[in-house]
Amino acid sequence: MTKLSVNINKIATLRNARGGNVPDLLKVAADVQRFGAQGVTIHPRPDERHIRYQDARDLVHVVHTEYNIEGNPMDNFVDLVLECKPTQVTLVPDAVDAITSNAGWDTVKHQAYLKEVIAEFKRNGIRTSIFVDPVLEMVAGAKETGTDRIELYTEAFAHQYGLGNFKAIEPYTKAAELANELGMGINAGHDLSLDNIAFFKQHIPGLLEVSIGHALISESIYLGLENVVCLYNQKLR
Ligand SMILES: CC(=O)[C@@H](O)[C@H](O)COP(=O)(O)O
Ligand SMILES: NCC(=O)COP(=O)(O)O
Repeated sequence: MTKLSVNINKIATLRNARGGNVPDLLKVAADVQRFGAQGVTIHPRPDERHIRYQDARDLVHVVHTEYNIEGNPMDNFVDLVLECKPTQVTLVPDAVDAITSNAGWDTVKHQAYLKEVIAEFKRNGIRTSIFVDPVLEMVAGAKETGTDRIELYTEAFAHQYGLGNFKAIEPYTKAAELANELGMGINAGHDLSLDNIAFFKQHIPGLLEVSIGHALISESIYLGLENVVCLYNQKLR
């Protein structure tokens, strides 16, 4: 079975738009677990435009499933993760001002650096995953870093699948086969959705976890709107 970790960044984006505590991030984290999610993912960014560092600390007391913190391992991020001790840290090579994640690690060029930070997290009992493109050389390089898992960066697949190009799954299947052979666990994420997730899972042997945020929160709005509009109309009769 593949675990679903719900990325709640977008709930924080909405909350921050008004400066109060609506929607309540901690309540949403509790609710998604109550509804069956097997994990909660956050990706605090240096500008704290959605998840704040304090949110990461507060969530420690609410996430009783798998807690996954993603980010670029700059000094304050490393300190935050060591303080929160989540189930898993996912390292992502984001530029400080990136709108969203847009590339996996070059695991050859940054191998020594990744080895060092991964060792530090593992010493502290935190499972590690690193964000990679579905490129065999990068998967092989990931193995050398000592990481427990890789997270396949699925934006290219999701985009091509939406255009009807189902062959876009092929590099992902090959990357997964190599990761399995090398004994690394496989996670995946970015732009996965209700439209593409079943096809993706079917073609990825040993897929342990997907983290989904942007589409899942958007779909929750689409699928919930009718109910909420009806509830308002009832009150306005
Ligand atoms: C690593 C990854 O693909 C996701 O964490 C994604 O970057 C979500 O971050 P944003 O919500 O800031 O777009
Ligand atoms: N690791 C990917 C993630 O957490 C969510 O990405 P997205 O679904 O918001 O694109």
